Amino acid sequence: MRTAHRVEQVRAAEAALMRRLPDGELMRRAATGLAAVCLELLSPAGVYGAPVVVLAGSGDNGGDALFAGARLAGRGAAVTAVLLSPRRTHPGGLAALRAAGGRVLHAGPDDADVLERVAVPLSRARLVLDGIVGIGGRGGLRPEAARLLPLVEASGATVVAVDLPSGLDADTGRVSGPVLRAHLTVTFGTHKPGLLLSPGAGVAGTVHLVDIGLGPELARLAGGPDGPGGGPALYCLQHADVAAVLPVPGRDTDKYGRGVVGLAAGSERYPGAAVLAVSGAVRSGAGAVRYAGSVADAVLAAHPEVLVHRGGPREAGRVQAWVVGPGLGTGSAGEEALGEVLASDVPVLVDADGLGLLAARGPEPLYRDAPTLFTPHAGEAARLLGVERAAVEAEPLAHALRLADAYGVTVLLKGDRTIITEPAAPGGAEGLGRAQGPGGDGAGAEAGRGGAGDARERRVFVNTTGTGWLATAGSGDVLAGLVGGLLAAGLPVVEAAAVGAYLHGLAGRLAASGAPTTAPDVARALPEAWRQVASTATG
Ligand SMILES: NC(=O)C1=CN([C@@H]2O[C@H](COP(=O)(O)OP(=O)(O)OC[C@H]3O[C@@H](n4cnc5c(N)ncnc54)[C@H](OP(=O)(O)O)[C@@H]3O)[C@@H](O)[C@H]2O)[C@@H](O)CC1
Ligand SMILES: [K+]
Repeated sequence: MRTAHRVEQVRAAEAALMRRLPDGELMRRAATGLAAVCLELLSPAGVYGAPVVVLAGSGDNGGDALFAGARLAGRGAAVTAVLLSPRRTHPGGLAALRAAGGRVLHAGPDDADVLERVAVPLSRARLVLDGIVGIGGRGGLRPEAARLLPLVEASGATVVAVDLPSGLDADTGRVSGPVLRAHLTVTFGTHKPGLLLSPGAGVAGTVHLVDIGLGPELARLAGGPDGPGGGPALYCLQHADVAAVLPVPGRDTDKYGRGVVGLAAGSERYPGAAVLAVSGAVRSGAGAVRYAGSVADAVLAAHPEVLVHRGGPREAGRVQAWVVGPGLGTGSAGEEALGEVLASDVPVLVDADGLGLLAARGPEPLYRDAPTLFTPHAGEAARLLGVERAAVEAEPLAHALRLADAYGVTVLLKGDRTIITEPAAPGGAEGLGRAQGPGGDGAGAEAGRGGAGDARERRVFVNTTGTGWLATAGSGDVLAGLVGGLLAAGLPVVEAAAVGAYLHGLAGRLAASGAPTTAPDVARALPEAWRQVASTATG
């Protein structure tokens, strides 16, 4: 399991660890890890003489970059440090760089002819280290740094962000002004949420985590009374986490024992949505799929194995979970089907037109005894909350949390980085990310500490398996069917959503394989995605 922590958690863990370590040890670890990654990048074409530019701001982020630059200079690279706050540059880092033979240019707000002076080293650079600002940053880049962006972009150099791309909000991934886009981000101690969430993930490039020993401190703080507390701000599943919870039938399990998922979907106008949702459900691990609605013939033609009912969901027969909404229409028939499904006593996934119908009523808690899951894209989430779509896209995490609380539901907010969150004060105490041992980043232990009502205690997952090719018509219907089937197979709601998003993203990658794909192809790739994930459990 990959985990991410907020800045205040990182700061508290750093302070606790620093009390036990010699001065400068943490920065030494960070700079060593950073330099190692840079050396690996430079090695193929040779380190000796390689032109490198270090952009250094006023804080420890600049210190990390300068110490790493000193190591590169020590290996023969031609390093130029560009100081954006010359009077407040990290003294130790600057001294180390000078001692190693690095060159220094001043580029503060008061320095004249800055662009002329930095243009040549930047145009020649093979590598640029962005140490302008790290977790101490607020807002987009300031003008003295922002004016360098066009030069960096034009240089064609590989940009390595130190801890995080400068100008990116570490906690939210929000980009509220100029930001230095990185090819690779070398982050320290733990992932920062902003590196995993949209839109931040889009400017961070590949993220490389350097272990500086923060993990045990983060775990201790999560369980202790001092410091900001709380478990990881974000969980990010990996193959092994998913393999551990995939529903696998026992020898004696019959189809009903594996769970029956019901789908209330499709209409004369949108029969395809029902067929696509069914195509996800039949590959979900549930034992059987029931369809209730007006396009049963289209469903049967595509999937003869489905149990169909040509009426409302109430009379369709027993299911262990319902999916309602894809292609349902927002007329009275859709309204009726939604009402019947929500009145049931089983988990319900509401998607597409189901969400449209609820948005028309406005935010109000659903008060169901069984779990409810919403699976909106940004536009649907915006309508449910009565905000602009752009606001959701700028800060998807904040809006997913608001949505979960406003309706009292679990939310899967679709996007380039899909977010899954429980409402505040979650119920069950066990599951993915709960009571996690010191494996992975070592930061997840005791993550499931109680904390009713404390928004920080809920689990939030971000899915990183997706691909831009998944933004294709009907792909969301496949996801709804898949997650519904996982619910019917008995996965707790947040696990079903997170595992479904993971498999769906992977299937999207397999189906696309670098080219456009279609929703039916994504559905057909689900078994292969499942096999790939499951094989990590069996060796
Ligand atoms: N925590 C850890 O475990 C470890 C942390 N380490 C490293 O320390 C880094 C954090 O260092 P930090 O605290 O010195 O802050 P940092 O990000 O360098 O910012 C400095 C100053 O920049 C300014 N500034 C603000 N916004 C700005 C903007 N938009 N554009 C331009 N400038 C802006 C603002 O100064 P101001 O001018 O407002 O006084 C702010 O105070 C961390 O990211 C990691 O790299 C590792 O060495 C080891 C372990
Ligand atoms: K940075």
